[in-house]
Amino acid sequence: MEAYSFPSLITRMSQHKEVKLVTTHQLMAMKQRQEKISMLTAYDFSMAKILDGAGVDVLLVGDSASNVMAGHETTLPITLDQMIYHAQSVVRAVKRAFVVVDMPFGSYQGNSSVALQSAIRIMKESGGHGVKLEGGAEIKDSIIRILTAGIPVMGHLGLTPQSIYKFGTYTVRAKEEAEAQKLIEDARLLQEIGCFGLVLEKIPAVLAKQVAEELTIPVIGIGAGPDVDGQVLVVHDMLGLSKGFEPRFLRRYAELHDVMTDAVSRYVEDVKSRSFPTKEEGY
Ligand SMILES: Nc1nc(=O)c2c([nH]1)NC[C@@H]1CN(c3ccc(C(=O)N[C@@H](CCC(=O)O)C(=O)O)cc3)CN21
Ligand SMILES: CC(C)C(=O)C(=O)O
Repeated sequence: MEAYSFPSLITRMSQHKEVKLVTTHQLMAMKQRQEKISMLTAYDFSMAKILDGAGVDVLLVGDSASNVMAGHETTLPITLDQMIYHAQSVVRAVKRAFVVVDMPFGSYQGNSSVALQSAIRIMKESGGHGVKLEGGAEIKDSIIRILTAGIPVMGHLGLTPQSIYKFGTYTVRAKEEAEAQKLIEDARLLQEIGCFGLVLEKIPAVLAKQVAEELTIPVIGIGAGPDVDGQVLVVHDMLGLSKGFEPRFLRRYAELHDVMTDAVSRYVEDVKSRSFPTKEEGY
């Protein structure tokens, strides 16, 4: 037995079983053996515990927290401090999953020194395992600088919600040849500079397939068709908690909005009618 070791970086004891932690190396190996990667967003401790326990490979502390958690119209207003708070809560719950934290709008664009500072704050203060940034060639210097600090970086191309005011809509991206060509070149660049993975959002399935086949790093799709290395969804969407958001790429696995509305209405009724609590439910 060694006097000192770092076992928690590779495995962790969980309910008397040794659990192998998901790493960037493992994600790469999953692509090589054609095992699809499952990824969902998580923003809080209780939800992250359920997702990790159910076997989700990658948890994304998405800046969609701006919409889903804070109720903003876009992802632009969420701050670095708020992202770190969400990430801390998620990391505390995780026993196995790889935790990727979105770098929020304004924390990395146009200044690689600011980008590095922001990424270091995320890693140091949240305990997350890597960061995700939106964009290609435009943010090359920021990504390289972050990577030189030993921080794993995931790219994000296609529909990039932090640029919503540049595009004006959430329609499918890279349908035109020129935009598709730029996306392919950006994907190559992201792999070449050392990103460990790439998210492709709302682009034609044939284009996503082509990128996933060419790249050796895992490509995770959302609205990018079946021929990529894994899938990601916003957890509130797939659980049916975000009523009214119904893009074609979304599959709902539960209708928790209805389940919760029913439970809460019955509680309200019981309180009003004095049937809760009973004598037995008191002291
Ligand atoms: N709840 C939630 N789910 C998400 O997937 C998500 C967020 N929030 N916030 C940040 C980004 C924004 N994303 C989006 C937003 C809209 C569409 C979309 O398809 N919207 C319309 C169509 C818009 C159009 O064609 O003009 C739809 O069909 O609902 C897709 C992804 C993905 N992300
Ligand atoms: C939709 C996913 C990929 C995302 O970036 C987010 O949740 O912020």
